[in-house]
Amino acid sequence: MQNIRSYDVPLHKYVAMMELEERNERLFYKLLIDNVEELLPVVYTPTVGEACQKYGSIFKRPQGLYISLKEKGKVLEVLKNWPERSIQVIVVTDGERILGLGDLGCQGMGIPVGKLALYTALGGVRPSACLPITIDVGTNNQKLLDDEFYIGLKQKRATGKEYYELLEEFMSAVKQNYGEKVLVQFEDFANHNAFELLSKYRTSHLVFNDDIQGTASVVLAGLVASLKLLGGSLADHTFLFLGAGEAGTGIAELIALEISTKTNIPIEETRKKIYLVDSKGLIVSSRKESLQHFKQPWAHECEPHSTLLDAVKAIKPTVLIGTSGVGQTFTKEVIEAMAAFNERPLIMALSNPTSQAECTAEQAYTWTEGRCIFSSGSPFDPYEYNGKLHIPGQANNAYIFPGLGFGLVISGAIRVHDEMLLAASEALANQVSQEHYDKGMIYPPLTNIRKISANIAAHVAAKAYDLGLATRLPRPRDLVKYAESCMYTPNYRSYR
Ligand SMILES: O=C([O-])CC(=O)C(=O)O
Ligand SMILES: [Mg+2]
Repeated sequence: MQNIRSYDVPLHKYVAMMELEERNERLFYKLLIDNVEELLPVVYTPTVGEACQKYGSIFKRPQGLYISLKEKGKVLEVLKNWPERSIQVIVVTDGERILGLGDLGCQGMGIPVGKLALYTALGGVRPSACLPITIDVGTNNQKLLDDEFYIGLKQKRATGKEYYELLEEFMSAVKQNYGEKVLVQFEDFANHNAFELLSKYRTSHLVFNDDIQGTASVVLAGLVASLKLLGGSLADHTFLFLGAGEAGTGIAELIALEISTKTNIPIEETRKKIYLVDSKGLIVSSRKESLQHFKQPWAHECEPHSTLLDAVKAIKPTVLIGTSGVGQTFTKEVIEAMAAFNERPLIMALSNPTSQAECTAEQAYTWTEGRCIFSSGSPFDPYEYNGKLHIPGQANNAYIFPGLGFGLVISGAIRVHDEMLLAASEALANQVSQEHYDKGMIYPPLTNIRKISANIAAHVAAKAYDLGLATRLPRPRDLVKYAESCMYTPNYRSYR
């Protein structure tokens, strides 16, 4: 830690951590687990974003498997080249939408590597059972195409049939090589492919999209927890989103599902108090014809508004959620409007990394005179306003996906079901104690994350057994204890 701390520049800390992972994997995990709050922003959001942007110049050796268009017809052979045989979790990207940074092509590899490091450190999956994969179909990022150090195929992205054939070959090869119980986590695909791949493979493979489903589960947990501070139930709230992509529509749908499950009101009805604004303004029924299919459920019968501010004033939401990928879009006027008709507005500025956050913690607290409950996707420091210290929540994906994935692994689940996402949310929300609420927190501290993950894993595994989707039989009696006992711990072995 002394070495890591001696670097001032976050990217240097990142490089030092990656070198440590290579040199002494156990020590890397020991360090990460023991200093999780300090090191998460180094190996993961936001620093991992910068690492991906500069991946070509910090590249030393491949940390994961690259599958390129050139390997079409040979994907199974390529998979067999990976030295580890028993893989439990794959995180795969095609690099087209890395965090809120756009198309980084092959340099997106930093994301699967980072996410899998958390699968191990926070979730307890053995490092050797984790496989980071980047599918290289080219990039539309001209800067990278012109960069002599770009590590990927120097061509525009393949799309349509060519793209889907490669993905189909990949998904079949994965099942053939590792069986039905390997978890494939899709990460940072662009909208159109993300929704398509998830709906195509969710009935035949164990797949999970962290940007759609993981983010949704984390945000839902924060919303459920915030009810302790705000009173009432989720059904009493009105939600407005800026951003109607994977995260926005994913969260919106999970909120609607949770309300529907709790109240028995059909989901078509529960969607009606959830509004989304995209780059063209409020999503309304008059736009239905031109909307992409994943936005259509949100086209309500109401007046169109072209700006977020107008939509806020007209809808008077109690909860404002930013998933636009565009920084500084929650302006002073927008936040002040939220504060004008809510005693305690709930503001979530979720876009990553920090530069893309819709507003900062300081702005949210200042513009609401310290009355808001704030959380963000990337970490912000506590902020003192009028003598009171406010601790921003981090709606960090890392709260859910490692535990959820571990729950799937230990139960031998063969499919991911929405009820597992709801179970994971509930398990996370239940980890927020009175002591945390007193400080305005709606997420538990990350220091206890391994306990939290074991709890989430147990609840997800329980759902898998209840739904008949678990194959590891018999069902362990105490799933929390069982989850804890299965977790990888980075201790040195004693040799005689
Ligand atoms: O990395 C995170 O924490 C959230 C995420 O998946 C993204 O922004 O794409
Ligand atoms: Mg992501």
